[in-house]
Amino acid sequence: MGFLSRLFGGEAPSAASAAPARPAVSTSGVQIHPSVDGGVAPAAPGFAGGVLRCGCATDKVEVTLSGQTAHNHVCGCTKCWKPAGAVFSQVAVVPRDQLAVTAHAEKLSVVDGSAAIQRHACTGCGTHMYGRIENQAHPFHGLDFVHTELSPQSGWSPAEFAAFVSSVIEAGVDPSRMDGIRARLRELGLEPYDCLSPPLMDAIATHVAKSSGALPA
Ligand SMILES: N[C@@H](CCC(=O)N[C@@H](CS)C(=O)NCC(=O)O)C(=O)O
Ligand SMILES: [Zn+2]
Ligand SMILES: [Zn+2]
Repeated sequence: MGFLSRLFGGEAPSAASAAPARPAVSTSGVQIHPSVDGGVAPAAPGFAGGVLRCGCATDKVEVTLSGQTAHNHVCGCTKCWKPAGAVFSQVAVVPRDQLAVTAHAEKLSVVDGSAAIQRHACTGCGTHMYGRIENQAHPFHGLDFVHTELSPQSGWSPAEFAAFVSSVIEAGVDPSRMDGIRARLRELGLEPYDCLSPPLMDAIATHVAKSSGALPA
């Protein structure tokens, strides 16, 4: 099985779809992201994609995904787009051949051309519509990064963990709040990590080892 299919395929979406919604009750009032603050809803069985739309009042940029997303998670890094007031971003991946810009592509512009993930943002409202990796040697090349809360559809793959949690401090969160933030993430079933989750970190390291020859290709 190829690297991408190992990362993208498997049982995760269907296993997630069988899981019940996770608890909505916050014991602390800590806000993470609007898509998880009321509990994390499960995926809809057989869900096969939908549209993402930017926040402009008119001439909205529209991105169509022709499949379910995977590896959805909340991300605390300063690079990922967050809705107004959210401490975390929510970001999932989809194979790049399952993503198409279907309206107002002329409004898109890459936020930072030097970043590994080229984030295509709407120049009207600032919303990041998708992130694409152009470096073919990158472990996640072939996957695009998307924010499914931009979709009117429900049933997308749910957030599974929290990445780059300590990075929220870089955006101005007081370090004294971190215990409460990590406790709330755990309450939501979103295990907090300060980089990516162990399976994704292992997948990256395996890719690097196969590229260097430390492991057989
Ligand atoms: N501590 C840094 C972490 C940034 C970072 O490494 N973000 C991860 C998760 S999205 C990444 O893969 N970034 C690649 C990129 O932004 O191109 C920050 O918050 O800015
Ligand atoms: Zn817009
Ligand atoms: Zn991020």
